[in-house]
Amino acid sequence: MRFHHNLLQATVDALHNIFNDGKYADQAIQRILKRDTRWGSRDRGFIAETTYDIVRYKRLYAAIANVKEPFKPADLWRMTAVWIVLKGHDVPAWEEYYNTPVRRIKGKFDELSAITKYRESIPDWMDEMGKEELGEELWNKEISALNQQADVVLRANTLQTDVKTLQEKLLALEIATTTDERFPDALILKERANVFQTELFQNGLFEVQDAGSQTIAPFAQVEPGMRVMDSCAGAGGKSLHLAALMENKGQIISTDIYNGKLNELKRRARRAGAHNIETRLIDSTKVIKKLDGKMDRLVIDAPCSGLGVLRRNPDAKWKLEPEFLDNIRKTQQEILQSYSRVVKPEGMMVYATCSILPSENDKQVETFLNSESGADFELLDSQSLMAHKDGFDGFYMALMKKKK
Ligand SMILES: C[S@@+](CC[C@H](N)C(=O)[O-])C[C@H]1O[C@@H](n2cnc3c(N)ncnc32)[C@H](O)[C@@H]1O
Repeated sequence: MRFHHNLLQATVDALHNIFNDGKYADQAIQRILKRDTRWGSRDRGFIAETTYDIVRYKRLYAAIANVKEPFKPADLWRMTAVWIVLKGHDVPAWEEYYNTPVRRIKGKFDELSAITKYRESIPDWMDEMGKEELGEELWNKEISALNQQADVVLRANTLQTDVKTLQEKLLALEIATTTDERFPDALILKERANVFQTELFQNGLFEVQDAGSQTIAPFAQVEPGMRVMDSCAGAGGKSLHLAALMENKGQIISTDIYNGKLNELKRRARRAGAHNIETRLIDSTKVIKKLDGKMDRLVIDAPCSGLGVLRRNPDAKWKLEPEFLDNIRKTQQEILQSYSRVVKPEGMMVYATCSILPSENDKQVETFLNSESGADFELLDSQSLMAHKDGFDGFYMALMKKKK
């Protein structure tokens, strides 16, 4: 493979922004990609993928390169040299790579690969917690799968099209996709492509949404005409899917504690042609009280560690902290306790997270069902999706029914 100095320079600069300035990887990469308009899709792909790879394996590469944070530019160049050697390429004869110890890099890799926290590049606390929660074997399998690059998955917006028609329209644009019978509205890209630039996207024919995430709305068993609340709606991934499943009939009340996210939801709903969604900002407990016992369905897509979606946000490994996890578990239980009251008798509620940790998932549901507010509910079903087993992001969902 022939390397281009300016592309590796861009990678080093992006890594500097992410590791040293604490910027989010996707934002840092987007910014760097604007640097040179002459870069084609392959150049841009190289910068993005190389940066993501080194973010994923930061701990391993830093240990092999024998460098420590905060990384100096020379340290980051050494990490890119490690990446080049481990990918099996020849190191270019550039000043930055002068005297790269190729054999030592390979030897160090063999030595450190035997240790999970180095091989999978995770903080000590995360490795310990993962082993404790899932057991060593399952954790090792899952964290390794979560370090792989994620597929790009689309959800056909059935308010505008169907999977087959969309697949043909994408193919006409030379974007080849496959289907997966487990996820009826999903199309999986065979090769990465910037689908956001297509007219099909701009006209609302699809959303980009992982297949795992696409199982949550159908899990709520919604029907056209129902009253549904999407309590942690964010920018509306699940609300839009619910609207499609409800064929735009009935009412979806989408709430969040951030107005900015709800504004983005409204924008996306317009593009998708979803007309039965109304947004409400949760700025006091009154908003929930007013809906007491009125909802046929409640979807709680709870805030969580995001460990199930590490493939998409590899830098979260370094941004997450144990204290954040303790707090988020409290928030999850509070959300279950406070929002469950909106479900009407014989109505149903889905509690979902993009986490693979039992302490955020079934344990939360168990605590809720054993509490006073949970006594009226029974657990009907639950499902855990895992990257190593299902091939997509990690998700958990539980379906509970309110008694008469
Ligand atoms: C997992 S994200 C939701 C993603 C969104 N449902 C989607 O599909 O795009 C969790 C959301 O919960 C929101 N949130 C956190 N605490 C909340 C609360 N007490 N009530 C409502 N929403 C809350 C966060 O702002 C965040 O947008």
